[in-house]
Order: sequence, then structure tokens, then C-alpha cells
Amino acid sequence: MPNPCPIVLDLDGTLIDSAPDIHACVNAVLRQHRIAPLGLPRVRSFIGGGVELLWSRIMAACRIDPAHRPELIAAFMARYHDATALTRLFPGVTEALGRLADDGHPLGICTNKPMGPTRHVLQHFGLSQLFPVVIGGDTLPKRKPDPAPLRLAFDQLGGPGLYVGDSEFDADCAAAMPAPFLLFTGGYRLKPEAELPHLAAFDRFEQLPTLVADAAMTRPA
Ligand SMILES: O=C(O)COP(=O)(O)O
Ligand SMILES: [Mg+2]
Repeated sequence: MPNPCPIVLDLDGTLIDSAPDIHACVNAVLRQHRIAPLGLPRVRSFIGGGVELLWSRIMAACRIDPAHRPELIAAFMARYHDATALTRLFPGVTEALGRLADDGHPLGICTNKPMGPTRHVLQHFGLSQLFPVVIGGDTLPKRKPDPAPLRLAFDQLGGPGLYVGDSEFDADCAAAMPAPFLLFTGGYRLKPEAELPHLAAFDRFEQLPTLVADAAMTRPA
């Protein structure tokens, strides 16, 4: 692994707390179709596998006729593509990313969020310049936990490195590569921390630069 090594990060539940916006967009669409709204914890538990899986889970939970799927997803995307009003960066994210960039780490994003809303939210928080490589949920035919998007991110960043994420999708994707995985425990994971394969875990972004330095030292060059 080159030193300073490339670092690829997940987006929803890792850098940003976007569940409130996703929840609002989902319920606006359900309301339009006269379907009872879902609570925030429920919708948050459906996030991680991208828009298609989100809607499979919503449709199962609300017992919606599959024939309505295309129109529901289209109505959702129309709201979701620029939904940032309720989204927040997790505390310490900007500082930690700045520090990693200053230390010379090439930075990338590998998210299951589609590219449209991904670009929009990165721009909204002034983070676009930090990430020369961004792989979205619709960049390739397959998405996480398939390792292909993460592999593409590392290829474009110039070599292997660390992956940072919050969920089962990220841990399984990193294990499939394989790539060392740093788990942010404050995101949208459903399983206990111990059940997700990871090199190290953290709950505050202030800890990330030190964890990256430690991880880089324990890996062969
Ligand atoms: O949009 C999702 O479902 C998940 O997105 P993430 O890969 O950035 O966590
Ligand atoms: Mg995530």
C-alpha cells in the first residue's frame, strides 16, 4: 500500500447524516399516493443498499403493489436529487478530511447513493474539491457489497488503500476486495459492531487521522 495511501469513504451514514432528507422524500411520495408515512428509524434502517433496495424495503413494509414501483421511484428521485435541507455533516468530518488531504492521502467516495444526489450533496457541503474520485450507486451495473465499485475507486486513485464506512454493505464490500476497513459506529448499521469485519472502529471523526496513520503502519508497503 503506497504511503500516504489512498482513502475511500462511504457517504450516507458516514460523512453525512442524510436519513432525515431521505425520510422526508419517502414520506412525500407515500403521501402523494395516499399511503401512511413511515417513521424515521424505519426508513433509516432501509438505507445502505441504494435507491432500488430502499424502495423494495418500503414496498414490502407498506404492502404496495409492485406495479407502482417505477412511478414511486421516479417521484422519489425528483425530490431526492437535490435534497439537502435536513442533511448534516457528522461532527468533525470537514476537519478530519482536511487533515487527511493535507497529509497527502488521495481521497475518494464510494457510495450506493446515485451520482446525481451524491454530486449535489458534496457540492452543498463544499467537499467536491477534496474528492478527485467519486463512484456512485449507478456508476457500475453492480453496487456494494459487490467489490467492483470499490475496486474502481482504488484503481482511479492509483492503488490500494483503506475504506471507511458505516454499514454491513461497506464491511462486506471491503472484505470481498479485500481492503482494510475502518468502521464509523455512529451511522446506519443494523448489526452489532462485532459482527462486521473491520480493522478498527471509531465514533468521532477526530479519531480518524490517527487510525489511518496506525493502519498504514501495520500494513506492508
Ligand atoms: O444510499 C444508500 O442507500 C447508501 O449510501 P451509502 O453507500 O453512501 O451509505
Ligand atoms: Mg453508508
